[in-house]
Amino acid sequence: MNNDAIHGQLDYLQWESEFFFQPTAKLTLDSAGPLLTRKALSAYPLVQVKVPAADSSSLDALYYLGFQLVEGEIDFALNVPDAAIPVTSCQLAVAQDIVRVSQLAGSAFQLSRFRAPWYQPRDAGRFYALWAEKAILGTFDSHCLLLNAPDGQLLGFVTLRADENHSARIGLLAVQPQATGRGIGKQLIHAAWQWCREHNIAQLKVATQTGNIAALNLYRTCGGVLTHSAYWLYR
Ligand SMILES: CC(=O)SCCNC(=O)CCNC(=O)[C@H](O)C(C)(C)COP(=O)(O)OP(=O)(O)OC[C@H]1O[C@@H](n2cnc3c(N)ncnc32)[C@H](O)[C@@H]1OP(=O)(O)O
Ligand SMILES: Cc1cn([C@H]2C[C@H](O)[C@@H](COP(=O)(O)OP(=O)(O)O[C@H]3O[C@H](C)[C@H](N)[C@H](O)[C@H]3O)O2)c(=O)[nH]c1=O
Repeated sequence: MNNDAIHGQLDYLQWESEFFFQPTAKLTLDSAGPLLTRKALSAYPLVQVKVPAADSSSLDALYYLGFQLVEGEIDFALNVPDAAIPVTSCQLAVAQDIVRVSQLAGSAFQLSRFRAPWYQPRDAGRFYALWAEKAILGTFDSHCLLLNAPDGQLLGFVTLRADENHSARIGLLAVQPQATGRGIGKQLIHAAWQWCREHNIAQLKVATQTGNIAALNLYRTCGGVLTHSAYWLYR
């Protein structure tokens, strides 16, 4: 094997480049695409690539080109049950909820590919806070469901968007640190299922980091089946 024979497309990521103040490109592996050169890579301070975990020859070649492992990602598919879904008191988040939902989103996701040293220490929090805000406004993810305690305190939230083929994807899901281990995560999944049912959606997809044991167990406990595993590498 030629050690640096990687083929694929390099695309400038405009939104990320502007949000993180760092010109960034994404490499999409494609054996029929152009040969990737070090010169082409050098045009961008940061290049991201997501590689199927089983594609060890690409992983080797990318390491040879100077890429480094940043994060692993596991994708699940959860069928929306045909049987009755446990009732929750989750509700649709509205504009007045933005501050507290964004606060939780800005601190909950400790594992992220938007981490130092590739990004500034506060970037991941800034990113997930905006993601949650946009979900409430319906501008990135279309809906945000939240669960409040009887005293009105926020316990957790989940964001959702419809995908193709009668499926939907969870964007973000988080529980207040002091409320974890009490079934709130499961209730948020039940609320997401109910949302799917109301939108005629049969399957819910969700991704998390390979190191996120609590989330991996939550999705497995809710019947999730592993569908993809991949690594994020950056250069
Ligand atoms: C799409 C995404 O956003 S992926 C990222 C997920 N979110 C985050 O990582 C944010 C920070 N973490 C959290 O908010 C929470 O820890 C969550 C959402 C992962 C779990 O929420 P919780 O309310 O604690 O989950 P819940 O109490 O409903 O537990 C459900 C199952 O999750 C698993 N689980 C929950 N916490 C843990 C843990 N600390 N270690 C191992 N497994 C765990 C268990 O299998 C549990 O089932 P069981 O009680 O029958 O054993
Ligand atoms: C808010 C926002 C985002 N985008 C773009 C920026 C990125 O290219 C994508 C999001 O990328 P993704 O790979 O999904 O990001 P993460 O790795 O952080 O997400 C995973 O982990 C999360 C914790 C969560 N579980 C998520 O579901 C996973 O995918 O979107 C944009 O273009 N415009 C925006 O407003």
